[in-house]
Amino acid sequence: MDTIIVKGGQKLSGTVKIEGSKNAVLPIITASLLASKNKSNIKNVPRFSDVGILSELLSFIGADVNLKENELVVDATPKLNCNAPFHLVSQMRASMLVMGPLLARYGYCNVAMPGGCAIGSRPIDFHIKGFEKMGVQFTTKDGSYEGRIDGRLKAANIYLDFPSVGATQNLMMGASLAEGTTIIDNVAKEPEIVDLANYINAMGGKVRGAGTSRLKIEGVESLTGCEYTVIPDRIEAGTFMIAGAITRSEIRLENVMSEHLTALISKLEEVGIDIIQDGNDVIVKPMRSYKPIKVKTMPHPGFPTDLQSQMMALLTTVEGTSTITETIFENRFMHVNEFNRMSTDIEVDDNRAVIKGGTEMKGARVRATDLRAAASLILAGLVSDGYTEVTELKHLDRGYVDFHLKLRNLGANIERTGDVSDTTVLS
Ligand SMILES: CC(=O)N[C@H]1[C@@H](OP(=O)(O)OP(=O)(O)OC[C@H]2O[C@@H](n3ccc(=O)[nH]c3=O)[C@H](O)[C@@H]2O)O[C@H](CO)[C@@H](O)[C@@H]1O
Ligand SMILES: C=C(OP(=O)(O)O)C(=O)O
Repeated sequence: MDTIIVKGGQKLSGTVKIEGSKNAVLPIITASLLASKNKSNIKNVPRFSDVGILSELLSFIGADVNLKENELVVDATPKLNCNAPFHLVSQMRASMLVMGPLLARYGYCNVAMPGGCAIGSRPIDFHIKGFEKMGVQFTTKDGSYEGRIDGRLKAANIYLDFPSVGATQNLMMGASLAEGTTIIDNVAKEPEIVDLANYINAMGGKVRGAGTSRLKIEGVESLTGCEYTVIPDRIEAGTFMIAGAITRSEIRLENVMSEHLTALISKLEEVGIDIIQDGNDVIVKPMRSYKPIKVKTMPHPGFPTDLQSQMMALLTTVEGTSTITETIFENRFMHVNEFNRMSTDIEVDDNRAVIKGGTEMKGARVRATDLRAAASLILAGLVSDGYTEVTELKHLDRGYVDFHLKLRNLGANIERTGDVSDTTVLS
């Protein structure tokens, strides 16, 4: 079993380069299925395991997919089979985003139910209701959603009960080839929504209003594959900002769009860390003695749930009482038990965690409970006494490339066992 072992106590310095965004590239890859003419050439593609699984799904569906270094070429012009089976969909939620493109191009899809996962039940009722408004009839059979419509999807006025990122993306993709103009209200405003809209527009689509609460999508007859560069990963950037902050170290991050991270930057400043913009780079500069704060996760531009556990790692090192309220997912505090194995003092009451910080953390054997928890436990290990061993690294690999190597380049005392290219023994 792969394990990351960290010996705490090392300061960091130097520069780390941020990858392309996982949450932008996944919908963009599925949107490449919309192109009935030409290949799509997607650049700045991070080599996360999720990208590999989604590429496998697209191949299964009948597209020609070729990933070389950080460039993914998708040819979706051959006839697609419209089936997304459980063994692929169950490995990652974003894979059910093939629903919109398949319904839009073929009026049919058979997509396995993604099911719940560790952080919450994560239903897809908003996606289904939206497509039903566009004329699709669904049946559920053998654990799959089978959707059908005669002819093209029909434009509709849709309201989302919650600004769901995935529902906004799925419906936006469907509407881009629908008959007429679709309005979707209370949509998600995340930067990854804007990136998807830009990509669809680069293919010849007519999506307006991305980044606001209302999308207006004029359906076009067909879309054409094009070249597109994915935005940098704001969550990886945020994770490394917190790596600098937690170790009280000045580090530089390359390839960051700090305008995507205003909530985190504001909260880091409140704690006592300056984030300085330098072109496309940012410098993380711990300034003062740190202060405890209150954090509440919210849809963008609020504080992102995907940085909640990393922020918790930082706040365990800040003397005084901090609180974190999680409002997006109903079960996203599983990392608390793992942190507490490292002698932190965190109590959870419903969706609120109370962190009594500043006590000495001790290295321990801990289990990554989800993707961001994996990164957070490693961050905590950087400042704990002795050795921290983090297992279940399949979660980490979904959304970070060479996380331990990037930290080691910054000076961390860290290794990954089970990795043949990395046999250093910590001393
Ligand atoms: C691949 C990707 O981009 N994943 C991100 C995406 O996930 P994802 O798109 O799954 O997240 P959503 O925004 O859809 O989910 C937010 C909340 O809405 C609920 N909901 C959602 C859809 C639905 O039909 N019904 C429903 O009740 C979910 O259970 C959850 O409680 O946004 C999340 C919230 O920022 C991030 O944490 C994930 O990293
Ligand atoms: C929850 C996340 O991703 P996903 O929606 O792919 O599970 C995440 O990136 O932290």
